[in-house]
Amino acid sequence: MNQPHLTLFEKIWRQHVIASAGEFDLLWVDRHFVHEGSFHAFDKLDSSGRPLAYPELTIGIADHYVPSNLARLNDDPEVAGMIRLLEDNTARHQLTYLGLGHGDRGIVHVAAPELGLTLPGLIIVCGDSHTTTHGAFGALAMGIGATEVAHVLATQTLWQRRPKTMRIHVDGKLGAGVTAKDLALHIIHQIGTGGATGHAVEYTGPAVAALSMDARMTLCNMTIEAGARVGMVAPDDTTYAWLRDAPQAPKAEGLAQAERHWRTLYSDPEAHYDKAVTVDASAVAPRITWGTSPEQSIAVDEPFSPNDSEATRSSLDYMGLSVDRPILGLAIDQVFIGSCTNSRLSDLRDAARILDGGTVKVPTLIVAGSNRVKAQAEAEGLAEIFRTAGARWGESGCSMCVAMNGDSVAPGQRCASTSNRNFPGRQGPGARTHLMSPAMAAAAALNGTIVDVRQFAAGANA
Ligand SMILES: CC(C)[C@H](C(=O)O)[C@@H](O)C(=O)O
Ligand code: SF4
Repeated sequence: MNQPHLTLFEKIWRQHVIASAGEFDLLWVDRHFVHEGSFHAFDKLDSSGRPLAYPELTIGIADHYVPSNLARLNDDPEVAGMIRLLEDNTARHQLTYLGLGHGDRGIVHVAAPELGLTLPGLIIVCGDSHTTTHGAFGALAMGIGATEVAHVLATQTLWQRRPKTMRIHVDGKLGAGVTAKDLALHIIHQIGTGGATGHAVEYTGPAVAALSMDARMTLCNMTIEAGARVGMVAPDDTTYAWLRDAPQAPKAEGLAQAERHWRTLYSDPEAHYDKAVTVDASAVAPRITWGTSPEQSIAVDEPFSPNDSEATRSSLDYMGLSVDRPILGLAIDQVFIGSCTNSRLSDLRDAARILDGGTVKVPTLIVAGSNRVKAQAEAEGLAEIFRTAGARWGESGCSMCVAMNGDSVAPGQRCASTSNRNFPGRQGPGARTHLMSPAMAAAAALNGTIVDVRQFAAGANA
C-alpha cells in the first residue's frame, strides 16, 4: 500500500492520537510547562480532588512576575504572591520547579529549549500563547487555555480540533543587518494578523534553513501574532548540533536513537498544505511597528503612507502619530530589550555590538531571557557593555514585555521594544510600543530616535 504524503505537522500529530471524535483528536502530551498564570488550573484540579496524572512531565517556571530587581520582590505584594502561588502549587504536586534563584530559570520559551526539554517530534503545551516558539525544534508546540491546562494536569492528554496546514516558504537570503524579527514582522505585515488563523504553520525554504536556532525561535515565536497556534521548522543539522550541548537532551546511545527518529521528521516532498505563501527574503528590511497591531509595520527606509482606514486612524491616534510624521527620526522615551522573542544570547550580542562604547540617550532596560543567558552575557562582557552604556541590566523574565512584574512604560511614553505585542496598554496603561529587532532597539537607545541600524552601524564603525 502506498504511504500517504504527510507534512511534518501531520506526522507528529498522528503519532500522538489516542482517540478521535469528528474533527477532534485526543492527543498524548509529552511535556507541559506551567507558569504563574496557571494557578486557575491548579485550583480546578484541586477542587476536583484529582492528582496530577504524570507529575514528571510537568515543569513549573516562574517568569511573568519575576521583578527585574529581585531585591525589590516584596515591594509589590501581588507580584510576590503570584510567584509564591506557583511555588506552592508545584511543591504540593511535587513538580520540578525552576523558581527565583534557580540557575536554569527564565522565560519558559527561552529556558526550556536551552535546557533540552524541547525536542523534535514532541507535543509540548503551555498555558501561554507564545508556546509556538518551541516549534523551532520541529516540536508540535501550542499554547492552551486554563481549562485545557487543568485537563492536561489531570490526564496528560488534550482534545484538539485538527488545524489546517500552511506553508510559509522563504526564498532567497536575508540582507546584512536584517534579522528573524524583521522577517517575522514582514510576514505578519504581508499576511495580516489573521493570515494564519486556524492553521499550523511550517516555515520552509533556504532563508529558514540558514537561520540559527535562536533566529528560528524568534520566527516561530511570532507565529501566534499571525493567528496560528503552531509554527514549526523541520529539524536539521543546525537543530541537532544545538541539542548536543543542551544539558537535559538525550546523550550518547539515547541521542543516536533519538536522532534516527528526528531524521524522519520532515514534510514529504509531495505533501499537501491547505494554504501556501511565499516570501522573498531579499526584500526584507529592518522593520518597526507604528501602530497597535503587529501587522502595522513599515520597513525603516520606506515612506510612511498607511492606508486611510478606521483602524489606521485609531492606531495613529493612540500612538500620537500622524501620516505626515515620518517614523524614521521619531523621538522615543525609552527602550526595552528582552522578551521570549528577543532575549537570547545572540540577541544580546546584536545589541552589545551597537551599544559598545556608546551612551544611551533614553532609559534602557535590558533583560536576559534566562539565568543561563544572563550568566553567559556576564561572562562574555555583554553586561558590562550595557552597564557602561548606561542601560539597566535586569533579572531574567518577561519584565516590560507585559508589565506584570512592575516594569512598565508610563502613559503616553514611546518605547522601542524587542517584544512581540503592541496593543494599547500592553506595556502599561497608555504606553506606546514600537516593535523592532534588538539591533534596531539598541541603535534607537543611542540616538534617542528611531534610526536605520544599517546606516547607523556603518557610521558608528567608520
Ligand atoms: C500571561 C500569558 C498567558 C500571556 C500569553 O498567553 O501569551 C502572555 O505571556 C503574553 O505574552 O501575552
Ligand atoms: S516574554 Fe512576553 S510574550 Fe513572552 S511569555 Fe513573557 S509575557 Fe508572554
